[in-house]
Amino acid sequence: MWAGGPGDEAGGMNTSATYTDAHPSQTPPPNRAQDPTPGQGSNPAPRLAIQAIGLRKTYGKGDAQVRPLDDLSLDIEAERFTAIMGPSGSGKSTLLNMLAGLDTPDSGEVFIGRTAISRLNDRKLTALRRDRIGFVFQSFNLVPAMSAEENILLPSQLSGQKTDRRIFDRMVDLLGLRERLGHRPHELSGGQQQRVAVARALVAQPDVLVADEPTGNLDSNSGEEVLNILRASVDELGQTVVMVTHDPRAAARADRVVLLADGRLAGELAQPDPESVATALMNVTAASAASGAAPAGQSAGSPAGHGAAAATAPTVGGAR
Ligand SMILES: Nc1ncnc2c1ncn2[C@@H]1O[C@H](COP(=O)(O)OP(=O)(O)OP(=O)(O)O)[C@@H](O)[C@H]1O
Repeated sequence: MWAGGPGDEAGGMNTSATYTDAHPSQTPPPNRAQDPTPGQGSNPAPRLAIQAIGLRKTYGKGDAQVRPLDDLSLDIEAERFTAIMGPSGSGKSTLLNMLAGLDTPDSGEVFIGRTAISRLNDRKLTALRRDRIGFVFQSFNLVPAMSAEENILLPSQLSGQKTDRRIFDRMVDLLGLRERLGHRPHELSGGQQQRVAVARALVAQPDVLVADEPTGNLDSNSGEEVLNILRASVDELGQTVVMVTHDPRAAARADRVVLLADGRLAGELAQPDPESVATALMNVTAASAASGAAPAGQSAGSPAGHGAAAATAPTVGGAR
């Protein structure tokens, strides 16, 4: 478990706007950890790392208009591994970017912990991303001229913060990078490069690690290694992970799979396994196609299909 714990608002940034500053039309996130459901005192509801409320996003105009997010609300529980799946163009990356403060919705709100990100100016939003979100991308995004160790330490050096050497050592060992620290990216396999990228994200002890197709450029063994590490970061470190993936086997490593279709929630699976995820994805994709929504560019003016996708939403609770 990280010192202070993920999403620890008590020790959080002094740059944060809190929900008390939020737009009055937005519902403030419940502090579930401190507000257990009556009668369930010994088993409180999970703490939320991120809460997205009524997100809408539109790109383009007229016939070229697409709406990748259409009144989408989603809770991301702390210290859990959440996978986001859906047909191509369903809004997965757009949603992940919103959850991580990389992009802003046209309307709606994202709370990271209790910080309403729409209330942050650019400087504070940059600080929030730097201090509280870890990023892992399909393309690794390592600096070619730097060693693995230098890449891992780069974000803290850029922000002028000192890296806790014990955490660095723990990450290096957890990710099996001890023998590779002096290697530059081109001297590492794809899997090793992605492990360096994961180490770089985890060393900063983010509240949330967001990963967009982290195994998309890897062979199945290397992908498995990276998924093992993401899983271990949740189970052993109490990390919160949100991952977008196309791969049902990757999604099945999560605690929960959320399915999107046409910019809306189309269902979710708890305790997923590869078969249940693949079936759910197939159903959602078929329902979306049957609704007439073009997967990679639905006209924002056409509401057709949302009901159909939702009506065929897979049920919660697959067997693992
Ligand atoms: N910056 C942008 N400008 C215009 N359209 C965009 C932009 N970003 C995303 N879109 C469109 O929004 C829709 C959703 O895109 P998004 O990348 O979120 O989908 P996705 O589910 O991640 O897709 P994929 O699985 O193919 O990566 C698509 O139709 C896409 O073309």
